[in-house]
Amino acid sequence: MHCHTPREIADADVLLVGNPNVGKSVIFYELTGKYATVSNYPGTTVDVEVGKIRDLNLKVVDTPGMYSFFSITEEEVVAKRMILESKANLIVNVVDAKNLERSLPLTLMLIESCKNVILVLNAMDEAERLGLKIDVKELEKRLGIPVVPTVAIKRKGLDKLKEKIEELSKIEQKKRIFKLGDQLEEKIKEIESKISGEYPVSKRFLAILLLSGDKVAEELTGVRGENFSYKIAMEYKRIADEILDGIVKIEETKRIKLDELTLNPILAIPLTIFFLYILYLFAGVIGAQILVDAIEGYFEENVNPAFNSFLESHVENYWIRELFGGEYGIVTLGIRYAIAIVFPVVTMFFVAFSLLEDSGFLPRIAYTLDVLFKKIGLSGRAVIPLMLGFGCGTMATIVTRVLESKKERMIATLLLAVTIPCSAQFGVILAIAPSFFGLLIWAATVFSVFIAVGFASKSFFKSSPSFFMEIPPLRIPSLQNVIMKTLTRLRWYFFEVLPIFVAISVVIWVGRITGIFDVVLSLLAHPTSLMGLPKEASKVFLYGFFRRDYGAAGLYDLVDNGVISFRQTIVAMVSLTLFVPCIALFSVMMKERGIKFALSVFLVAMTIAFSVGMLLNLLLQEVGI
Ligand SMILES: Nc1nc2c(ncn2[C@@H]2O[C@H](COP(=O)(O)OP(=O)(O)OP(=O)(O)O)[C@@H](O)[C@H]2O)c(=O)[nH]1
Ligand SMILES: [Mg+2]
Repeated sequence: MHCHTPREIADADVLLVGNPNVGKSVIFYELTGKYATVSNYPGTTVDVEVGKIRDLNLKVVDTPGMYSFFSITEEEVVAKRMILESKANLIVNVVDAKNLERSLPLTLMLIESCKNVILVLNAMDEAERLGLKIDVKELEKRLGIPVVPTVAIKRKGLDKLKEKIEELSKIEQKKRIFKLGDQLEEKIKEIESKISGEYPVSKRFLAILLLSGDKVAEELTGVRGENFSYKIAMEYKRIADEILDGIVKIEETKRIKLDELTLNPILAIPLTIFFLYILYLFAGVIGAQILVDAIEGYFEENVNPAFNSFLESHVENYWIRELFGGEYGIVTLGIRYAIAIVFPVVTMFFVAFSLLEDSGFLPRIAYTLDVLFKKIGLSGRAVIPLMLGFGCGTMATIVTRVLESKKERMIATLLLAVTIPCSAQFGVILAIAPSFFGLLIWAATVFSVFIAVGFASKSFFKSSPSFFMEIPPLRIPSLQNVIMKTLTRLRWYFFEVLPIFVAISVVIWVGRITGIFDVVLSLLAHPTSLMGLPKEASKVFLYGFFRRDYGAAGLYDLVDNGVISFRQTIVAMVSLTLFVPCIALFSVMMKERGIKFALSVFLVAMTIAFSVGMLLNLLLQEVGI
């Protein structure tokens, strides 16, 4: 993360650069055929992705979105480093045609960098729908660079873009600078004279960055910076406004009513319940009741008995038989959990989740919840990593890089690890929920814990965030993207999950041979019984140590066999959700936040899981559930 740009990427020819959520990754995919995750919210790409442009022998890099060179968040720094360190001589600056005014200052700075620049006006379909008319010819003339209007998702304008890329990869564009006002210009000259050596960008550009106090430029040139970033930003804004004068005409504003409606705070709660219901339909009903029943049934009735009797007749040693078969074997437990329970549920969950992600509804809900978010020490921006946690907490923890302060990153990481169930776990929970009502009890409890942990950590970390998040437009999800994203996630999931599930079976096997398994189980039996759960449930928590979904799958087994009641199911769902983060999440936490933090989270999670489980059990008993 903090190291220099890797070689393969430093060798690139073309950089895709622009504000978040403008369609860079869609364009990257259309140019290269290599899928980079596309979602309808800012901050989807947090690291760089490289690919070859089809038919042209050029390497192109998809970068995380950046608003400006005066960067605040880590992923913006990643993009900036790319521009300053890569030898790539061509920048494809993608902007949202609806927001030209806001993004043009960045375009000007890119032109100033002395690399060749192409300006792509993407999402022209939406701009037209809003009645915006952009004078492309005149804009080209004023900027002195090619301007290509596109509708990336419909492949419109991309051939033209490819033509321009080919053209500009061969010739040097005429360079131009934008004068910044006398006082700044003098300073620029002064600093420029201190810079020695060769760089992939112009010295004038480096001097401007140094003047704005840029750390990356300081590191690169060894020259100390100053702090004029505000002045510089205002100058570029002034120049951008001059250039845009008369370029964008608004025909008549046709607003989409729904857009505004969804920003109404009163609607946030029913909308959230509605989305929960959609997830439940997909993962709980289609995934669990239909697919799991079929596949699991097949395993229970055919695969497992056949496999076990095969072992009986071919393998003499009891423990070897137990390694592969029996109640806990690699095939009968590990692979069955992965393929028959987790896989179908997760697939349906990913489909539903992608639909929600691409619609643009989720960040709107977050926006309406901003007041609440502030109370727990986070800005509205945090909703993205938190939301991604419903996919995978490990990925989401990495995405907390989009948050501005370290404090916010810690709070978000803690909330992710403790209160947000990951897709597999959530999927199985949706699957075993005894009813939608039961699911609502679960959701309300987990949400209350979320708020409580949030409040506590706000005062603990003393975080006071400033709100800054863009609301993406509402969009109809594209079927192709939903399929691509689901497949990409599934592939990643499958490769990750299957080996781990096999490994866990082996660990359990070793635990049983050595007797450690029984010791840990008897340790867990105590808190388990305090929560009113049968002793079989302690196994679920033991599995949960390794992977949350493994634990969840174990819970599914209990419910399926009718071992636990309605109340017990809900208590187990809640405490398993809050239970310690899985091994993968733990190691990422350690990497991103340090071992002390990771260990504390582990302890906090376990304490919360058991105490909330006990309380909930008492409460439900009290109201007669
Ligand atoms: N209507 C419309 N939507 C588009 C167009 N191009 C991209 N989108 C949508 O815009 C959203 C963002 O696309 P991405 O490619 O993920 O954006 P990005 O610039 O890579 O975003 P970050 O990685 O967050 O910086 C997705 O929902 C796309 O489907 C377009 O031309 N028209
Ligand atoms: Mg992207």
